[in-house]
Amino acid sequence: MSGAFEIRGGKRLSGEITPQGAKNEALQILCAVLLTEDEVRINNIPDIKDVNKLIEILQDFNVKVIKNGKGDYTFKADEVNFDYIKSKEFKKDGAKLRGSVMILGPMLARFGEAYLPTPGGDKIGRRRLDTHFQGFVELGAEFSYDEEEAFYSLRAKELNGKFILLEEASVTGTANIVMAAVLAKGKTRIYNAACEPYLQQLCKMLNRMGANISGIGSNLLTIEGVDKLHGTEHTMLPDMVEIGSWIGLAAMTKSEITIKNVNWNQLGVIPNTFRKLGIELEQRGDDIYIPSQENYKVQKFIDGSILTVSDAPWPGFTPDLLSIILVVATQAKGSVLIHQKMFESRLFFVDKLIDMGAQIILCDPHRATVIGMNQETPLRGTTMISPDIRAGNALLIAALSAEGKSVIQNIEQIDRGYENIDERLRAIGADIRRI
Ligand SMILES: CC(=O)N[C@H]1[C@@H](OP(=O)(O)OP(=O)(O)OC[C@H]2O[C@@H](n3ccc(=O)[nH]c3=O)[C@H](O)[C@@H]2O)O[C@H](CO)[C@@H](O)[C@@H]1O
Ligand SMILES: C=C(OP(=O)(O)O)C(=O)O
Repeated sequence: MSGAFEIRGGKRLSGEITPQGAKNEALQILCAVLLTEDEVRINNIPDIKDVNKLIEILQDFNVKVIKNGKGDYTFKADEVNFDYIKSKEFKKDGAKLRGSVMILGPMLARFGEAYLPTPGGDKIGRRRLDTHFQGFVELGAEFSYDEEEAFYSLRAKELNGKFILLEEASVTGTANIVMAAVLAKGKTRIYNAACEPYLQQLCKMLNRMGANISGIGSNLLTIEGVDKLHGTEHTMLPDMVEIGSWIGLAAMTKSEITIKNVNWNQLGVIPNTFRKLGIELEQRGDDIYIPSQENYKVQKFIDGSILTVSDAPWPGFTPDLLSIILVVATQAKGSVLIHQKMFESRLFFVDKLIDMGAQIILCDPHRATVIGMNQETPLRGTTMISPDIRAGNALLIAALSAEGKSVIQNIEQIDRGYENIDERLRAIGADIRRI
């Protein structure tokens, strides 16, 4: 696959678009197949780089993988090659994506040992793993870190349930600790647990495999350990970050778009956050219909002060959609303060939007004020480099709305999380090609 997109912007798009299966759910669910020697069949797996890399890693662990059809796979981890976890290859491959971190919990629970190179993922600021290891240590594991090799090790003769108060509601951290605790002895309670839909999906799947987890959807999970888990089937939710991105795309390009099968009940505050920017959207059955809008006007707070959109752990607004909100705000009527609280390097891509003519003041690494142009002056096409997965998609949306030609380089970052994005955008009328 080549490394850039060429886009001719300024066209209205129209039609239907179906979101892919959720990337971040897939990364959790795929790691969970390591918890049983039985078959686990998973549907709606997105065909994206990060997920395919994790499937390859599972194969390297000698997990049997059968592709039944598009997005439909069966996994069987009955003869796991545990030695691979200490190999040079795993040190290299495990470091390529963030999701590999969730191999730790299942391995520790099933084999009493686990190792991990510092995982990859977006370079969006510091991404510490302390919460993960705090949880494992509280369950009885010994932890060490080889600074020179940036390699984490865990060992446990047995894991014992406990009350664990997490210092932060880490998404992958909670998933990891849950996957260790399901096979621990006795009762574990995890307080300040992350509770986003993908984690709920993981817990529900584990329960279908024979685990005993209650409190799903809340920030207090109670897990009664069991001796063994068995096989199951699971279907991934649609990707909420993609859904939010298509809402933003429709608004920026004044397009009439229907987003199909969005699982509305799991979208939390996402639809209303876009509505606060003045974007009209309608729930139609389980679809979202966005009419073509000539402009959209940002709401103010009740006291008349400027709207702030900030991220927070679920059920707050996901940090993964703030780049999209920011780009959409550039063409709104009114001003918005974007406050990215979790990550410190996720807003730097605004310099590219400023090059395109957007009115943005980067106040500090966490905050940017956007003064919307009310669709009166379009952005100008330019050449840019995608710095991270979500900023990459935000720039793509900017380019689709902009006048003239844009080139986005380093699109591996976009392919990491969005399936066949160019083809799907062409299907609704976008002028985009891979070069
Ligand atoms: C593979 C995967 O699923 N990646 C997602 C996962 O990453 P990941 O699980 O790595 O992110 P965490 O939830 O651990 O935390 C993200 C960042 O927010 C900070 N933090 C977290 C919780 C909190 O209450 N306060 C706080 O400041 C952390 O220190 C960290 O810097 O969740 C992130 C937060 O939704 C998303 O951006 C990532 O797309
Ligand atoms: C930050 C993200 O991904 P990762 O955690 O895989 O780097 C993301 O999905 O927005």
